[in-house]
Amino acid sequence: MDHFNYRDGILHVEDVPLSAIAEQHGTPCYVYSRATLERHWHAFDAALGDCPHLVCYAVKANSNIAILNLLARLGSGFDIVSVGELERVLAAGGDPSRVVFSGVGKREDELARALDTGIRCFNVEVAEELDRLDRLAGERGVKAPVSLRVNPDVDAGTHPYISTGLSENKFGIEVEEALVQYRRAARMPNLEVVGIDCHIGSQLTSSMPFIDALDRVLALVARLRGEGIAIRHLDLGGGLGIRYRDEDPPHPTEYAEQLFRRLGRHDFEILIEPGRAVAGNAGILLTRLEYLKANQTKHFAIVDAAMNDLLRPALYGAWQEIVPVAPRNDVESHSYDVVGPVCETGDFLGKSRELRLVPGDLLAVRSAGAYGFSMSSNYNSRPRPAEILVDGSAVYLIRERENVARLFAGERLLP
Ligand SMILES: Cc1ncc(COP(=O)(O)O)c(C=O)c1O
Ligand SMILES: N[C@@H](CCCC[NH3+])C(=O)O
Repeated sequence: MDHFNYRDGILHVEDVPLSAIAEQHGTPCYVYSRATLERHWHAFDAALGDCPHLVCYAVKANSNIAILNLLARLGSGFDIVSVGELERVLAAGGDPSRVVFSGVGKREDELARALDTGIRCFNVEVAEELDRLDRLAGERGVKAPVSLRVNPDVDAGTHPYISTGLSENKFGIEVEEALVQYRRAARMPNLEVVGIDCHIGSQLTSSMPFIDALDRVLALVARLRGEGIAIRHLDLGGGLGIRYRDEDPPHPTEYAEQLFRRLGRHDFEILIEPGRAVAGNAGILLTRLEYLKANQTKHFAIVDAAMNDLLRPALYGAWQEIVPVAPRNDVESHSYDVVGPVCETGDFLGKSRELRLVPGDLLAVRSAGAYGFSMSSNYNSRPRPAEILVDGSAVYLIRERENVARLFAGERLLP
């Protein structure tokens, strides 16, 4: 069931018309559906069924603490990539023993804080990270749980900026080198090898690359186990895509079935790290049309949201659907470039969109729940927008729109 529907000619999120949200909270703002978020998380949890597993939501996709808290209440684990994300998870009531820590550049203070909170696993991506962790764990008299993130060199078939599993990408450790590093890790006194990890990219729309990567990881696991190195959990990363336009990615159930078919009888605990597939289609960016403008070649719809609020179109040329909150028939339709107020030619939310518009109209940019607010910035000294969560007919302000004066709060004049 879709929780983003037209009723009486107005786009609703669950039981709330977006026009009411704009009236109460202003625009631009992000609006999320609790029911959709929870349904998406449950889809992954259910897909892994009876097999021991942990769904570690990738915090980077949407890190609002109200959202992390809802997922924590469902029993979610979390995939983090910085101490900032760790603090968010803790502030949201997440359980550190369900946290895995990914990333190629973990600083010493970040590793230390994660060790002190007792996270579930460090997904190590650089050989020297093992030495740092071993030393820090030794200083604390604890053992650091580690898995190595393997770079299986498979083509995820996604946008080059979000592919992570090719040897030309900075992520993970190549298979042969991983074997060497696992041997080293197994000998370090303050490390405990607990698993293996792999994440090949984001917005994957077919299962094949996941299966190819799994094959390579399993071949490595067999060699490691042959040497007596225990691999108890398999972390398959995130990356399952969503429908933005006409993509047809596998449902979590189908994805899991294919993985299990390949795994056969096994004794692993399975970890997965979905981000986009949980949050992406659970949110929209709500924006108001300020001006219409036309020249010899183009019609522009200038809205109050911009690339600082939603970067994906500018950064990846990503296509996200833009729909009117209250569709109208009383004006001519034009093919509009929907653009924001930021001083960059790349500041667009959509190009060549056939729309009927009058200034003041509200538009919703769909599929904006993941990598929307979390990638937003203050470029052009624009305050970041409010975030709102709808639960049935209840509307919660889960992050206030930023106050302009606070944008330069930490800055200092010279004496
Ligand atoms: C290590 C890791 N895990 C999980 C994710 C989440 O990916 P996605 O949002 O595509 O599910 C990412 C981002 O690509 C990642 O880098
Ligand atoms: N930010 C990207 C995905 C990157 C995934 C993180 N490794 C996007 O919006 O598509």
